[in-house]
Amino acid sequence: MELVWNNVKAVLEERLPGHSFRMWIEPVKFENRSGDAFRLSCPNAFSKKRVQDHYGSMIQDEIRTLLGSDISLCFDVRKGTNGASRGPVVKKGLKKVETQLVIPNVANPVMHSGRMLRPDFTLDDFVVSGNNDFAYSAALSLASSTQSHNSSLFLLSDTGMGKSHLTQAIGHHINRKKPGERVYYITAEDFTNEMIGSFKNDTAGQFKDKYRSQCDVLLLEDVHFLGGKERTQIELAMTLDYLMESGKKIMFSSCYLPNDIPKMNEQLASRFTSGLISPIEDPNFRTRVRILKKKAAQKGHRLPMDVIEYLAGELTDNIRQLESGLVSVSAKSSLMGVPLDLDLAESVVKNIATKKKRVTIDVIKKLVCREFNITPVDIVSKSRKKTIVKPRQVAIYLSRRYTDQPLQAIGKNFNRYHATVMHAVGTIEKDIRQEVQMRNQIEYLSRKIENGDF
Ligand SMILES: Nc1ncnc2c1ncn2[C@@H]1O[C@H](COP(=O)(O)OP(=O)(O)OP(=O)(O)O)[C@@H](O)[C@H]1O
Repeated sequence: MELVWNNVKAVLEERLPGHSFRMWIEPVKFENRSGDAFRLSCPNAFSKKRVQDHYGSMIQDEIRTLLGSDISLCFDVRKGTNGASRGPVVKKGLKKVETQLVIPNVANPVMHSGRMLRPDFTLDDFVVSGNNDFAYSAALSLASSTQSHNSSLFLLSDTGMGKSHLTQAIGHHINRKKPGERVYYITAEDFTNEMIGSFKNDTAGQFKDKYRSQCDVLLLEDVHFLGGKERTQIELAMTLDYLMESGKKIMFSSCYLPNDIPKMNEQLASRFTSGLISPIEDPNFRTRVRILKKKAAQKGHRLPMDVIEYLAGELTDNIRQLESGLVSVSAKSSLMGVPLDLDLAESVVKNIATKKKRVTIDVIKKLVCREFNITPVDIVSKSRKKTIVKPRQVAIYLSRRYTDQPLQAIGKNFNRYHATVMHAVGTIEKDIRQEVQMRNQIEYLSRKIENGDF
């Protein structure tokens, strides 16, 4: 049954925005199945509620599809995890300023300041090819550099292309080669939460000191998150000045070039670009084949070459999608006791490709307009009429749930600030919990999106 859960996770990873998956679904573990009860556990009560309310029906549907029978889904709070998971830390981070963040489902993680480095995100496990060899060399050269200036690197790529893998691999590499160096691995969201928390708790001095004087290598991910966060931008710019002036090493990652991040102040953007900027491009077919072979070998999956080549030919969106295909074919083959062949791979690919490819904010807008009988002009207008506001909030909520777009991009699409997007998402989440009608409407629309029926 654990395989079922792994397979469901692979599907959700494909379907949910990366940050939502990592924050909420990744820490969930399979516990047991007894009768029709399928039991999962979350690291604490907060994440249990969130996963149950927000993703429960999606998880249930996937398990039902895989098993071909109805189940009743139960969530528990895992014993002994003590709430130290990523999910709730983001919300409760205001109080937990100096705590270590833990990725709960990773075996033998290495302790660091900030987040844990995933043990499988190493240089050995990173396939170097034409699409990323410049980024790889630049990262390695930064890691080994003894230069006292210009020691920063900005990794740029679409989602799922290996930024986190390469960044964390550099963290491992430095830890192994230079154990004395203090490596901080965090996301821009962590930095923001920690800063806000420190101001609230009167520990701003400690916070500043920690990043300015106690860090030798700063690995800062997802810097596009900082768009619109003026106070954090100013603080980070000052921190970077301290680090750069004292020749510390800094790696940034983002899906956007600094100057393309909405509401990013010029001072910070110029610090991001003061060193090397290195894109990671789409991998070509041969590289996708190499990655699949490597991942299959690591996970102990035996895939025939024609299946590998078929997956590599079809799953071209990003490497995360490729991995999802690999996990799905292996899980389906062993669960259903069928050979791991091209027929099986075709059924898996059909599922992944239709679910992912065509869902864009535009598609969601059109679907919502049609279902609520409003016009595409209404949905982006300034109108405060309830008959317009609700569908707009629904469309924003669905865009957040089904696309990888950041808040700013969603806001732009609806002529709104990202704070309005957050408000809309929160409102609909609350409505789903409290109103049967809204729950049904969202389920209906979600099903349409998931089935490509729009
Ligand atoms: N060159 C590579 N070799 C092996 N695995 C890779 C490579 N590039 C990416 N992957 C794998 O693809 C998956 C997604 O990579 P990663 O999380 O690093 O993407 P990302 O660019 O940081 O995405 P996001 O912007 O959504 O955070 C990971 O499991 C990673 O191991």
